[in-house]
Amino acid sequence: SAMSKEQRVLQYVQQNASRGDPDSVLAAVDKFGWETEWAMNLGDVKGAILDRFVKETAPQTMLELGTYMGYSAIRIARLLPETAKFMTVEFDQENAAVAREMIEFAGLQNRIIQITSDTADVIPQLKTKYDVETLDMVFIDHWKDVYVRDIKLLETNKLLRKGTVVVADNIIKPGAPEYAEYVRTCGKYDSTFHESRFEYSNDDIDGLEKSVFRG
Ligand SMILES: O=C(NCCO)c1cc(-c2ccc(F)cc2)cc(O)c1O
Ligand SMILES: [Mg+2]
Repeated sequence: SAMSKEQRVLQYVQQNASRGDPDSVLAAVDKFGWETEWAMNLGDVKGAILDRFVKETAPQTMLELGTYMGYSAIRIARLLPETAKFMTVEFDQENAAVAREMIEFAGLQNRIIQITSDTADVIPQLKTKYDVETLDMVFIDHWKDVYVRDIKLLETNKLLRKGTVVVADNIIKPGAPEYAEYVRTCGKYDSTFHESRFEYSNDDIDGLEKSVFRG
């Protein structure tokens, strides 16, 4: 059957980027997103903001909720030391399969633990099954209506500690209003909004919320 959009992006990467070169993979995905087909990757503009947060935090233990094609997992992993533990979780099996190939093409499969499952099932297993004590950083970019459920799961499973940095995509578009309200008013986070541009758009506004757990 015909290729999915995600498979078309992967093929473009395999034919236009350099194997083992994460920056060339990111550049190819972004070129495709700007010039050929929009896709819901974090993208280059918001990606540069996340890069800064990752460099500032230098996490040894990192979790991403929502792998999609693996673009932000590659963005993050390329900035982590070999010693870091980085898990990314994706529910959709077809997208997870594309991500696995994208991550492998980038040469980062040894730096990323890819989990294909429901985040609600994975989060309670992180301490026991994935040997996590607490998380230094979290990037949330999956279904917008489960952001609040999952940050509360991180809290109740004692996975956050004083200073854990939680970054969330799509605060404006498509929007995560309940999440923004929660992190800004619950009293457990120092939260700041970083306005940016929606992926592969010159006009639409979007932004990242950065929330530091108070412990
Ligand atoms: O659902 C999303 N992610 C979880 C699945 O991988 C997601 C959606 C959109 C988006 C889509 C359709 C539209 F019209 C506007 C926004 C954008 C994003 O950055 C996203 O992360
Ligand atoms: Mg997103």
